[in-house]
Amino acid sequence: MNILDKIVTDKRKEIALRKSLIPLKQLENSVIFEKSTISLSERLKNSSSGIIAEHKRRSPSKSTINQNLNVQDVAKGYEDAGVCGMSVLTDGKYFGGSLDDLLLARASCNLPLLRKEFIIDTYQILEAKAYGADVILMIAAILTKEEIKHFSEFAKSLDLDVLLEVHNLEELQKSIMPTIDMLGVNNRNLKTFEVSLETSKILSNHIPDDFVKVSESGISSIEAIKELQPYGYKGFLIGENFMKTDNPGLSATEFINTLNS
Ligand SMILES: O=P(O)(O)OC[C@@H](O)[C@@H](O)c1c[nH]c2ccccc12
Repeated sequence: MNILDKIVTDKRKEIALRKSLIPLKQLENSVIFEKSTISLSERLKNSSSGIIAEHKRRSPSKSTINQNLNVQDVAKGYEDAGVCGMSVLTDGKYFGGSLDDLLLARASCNLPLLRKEFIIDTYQILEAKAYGADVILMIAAILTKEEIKHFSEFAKSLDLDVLLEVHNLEELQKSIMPTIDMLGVNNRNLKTFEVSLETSKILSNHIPDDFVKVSESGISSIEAIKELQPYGYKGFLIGENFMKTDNPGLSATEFINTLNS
């Protein structure tokens, strides 16, 4: 079993447990559920830098990145830096995140928030909304075309933006549908952890122009962004490069200032 299969197997058990503890109605009745959402895709269209900065304590590929930060400070720091949006990992077992991280980020900033999760059930989309997310991630590698359609329609009915992540042409081809707002190309292969910016370059001309293109993972320099912009990318998802420092907000500020100068 590859790591992605393991994560999904664990996720199914986790969702069953969560459903038994917190009924759907309780999610729908949460205070935040009624809050209007902020569109990340609209922000990216109008931004020159396009940075989406991530909160990630650890990952299966890197183990510990940073366990000493609090998510509120990180969220405020990213907002001050002028990022377009923040991604919050909510998987506990493999990434050390939680839905509480999402809630705390929501309480600390007004950025569009992406729930970074392995979504395989509509219940998780309701959770995203109830804990303050504006955007959900969907990973094509773990979903059928029918699921992508059903989940993205459901997300749109809740006014959430959808970022659909692909890693190859086959995944991309089953994901082109009008309920997807942003197409993300993950430069990291989630099965082998290999990282290459070439993945974004190769797939870019297969993505129709009406989707906002986002390049994800392994971006650690201004040069990487300048290299990807000519391929039509408007969004750049950066985690480790900021999170490995003592002050991710400050790192993001310096990064964006250099990018814009
Ligand atoms: O830390 P990086 O290499 O900058 O990557 C960030 C983000 O792209 C990565 O965390 C990610 C992209 N897609 C995912 C899906 C699940 C978990 C994590 C991810």
